[in-house]
Amino acid sequence: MGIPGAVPECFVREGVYRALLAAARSLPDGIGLIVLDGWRPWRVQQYLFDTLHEAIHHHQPDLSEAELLERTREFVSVPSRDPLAPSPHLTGGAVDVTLCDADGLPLDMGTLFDEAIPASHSDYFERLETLTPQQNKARDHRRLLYHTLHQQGFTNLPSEWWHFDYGDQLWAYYGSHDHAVYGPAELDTIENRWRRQLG
Ligand SMILES: C[C@@H](N)C(=O)N[C@H](C)C(=O)O
Ligand SMILES: [Zn+2]
Repeated sequence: MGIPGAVPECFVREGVYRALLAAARSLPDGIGLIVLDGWRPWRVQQYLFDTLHEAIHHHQPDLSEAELLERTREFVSVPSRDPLAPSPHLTGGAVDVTLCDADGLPLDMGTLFDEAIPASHSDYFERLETLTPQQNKARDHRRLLYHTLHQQGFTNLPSEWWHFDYGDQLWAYYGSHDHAVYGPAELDTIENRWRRQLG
């Protein structure tokens, strides 16, 4: 999507990979799991944050800085490499996922991935009094995604139907775990390895 610094592969922690495999294998026949995003470099997190922050400011110039920050954080975490509070995707514990049919085509989830609108809230269709047949389908797809990942120990971010965490701080918070198990991670490139080894 033209994001500077983005990596073409989806990297996640091994524990996350194993849990995703178990989730995918537990889906009904003819339904698959698509991993849209996993580990993210800090530069990408910063770009996403700045881009959404600017877009919201452009759309609603009267918002105070605090309101703007709150609106941005609803859909993009604050970029942070702080080991005590890293952005979830920087840990390799956060994943963005959706469901697909037997041909690999994404199922209708009611919004597209990364739409920064209230309809992206995971429980959006649960709160509507009446649903069209299409909305009913989208709600059922969200339920299937949520329960399949929950079953394997993931937690969901309530503002995004596609975002799930395993072992990071959002997981600790929403899953009532004592603490996170994953901190910020870097790719194991030859450059990073030599830097680590040679100080
Ligand atoms: C940008 C979106 N796909 C996402 O991952 N949002 C969460 C809140 C994040 O940035 O951690
Ligand atoms: Zn995410």
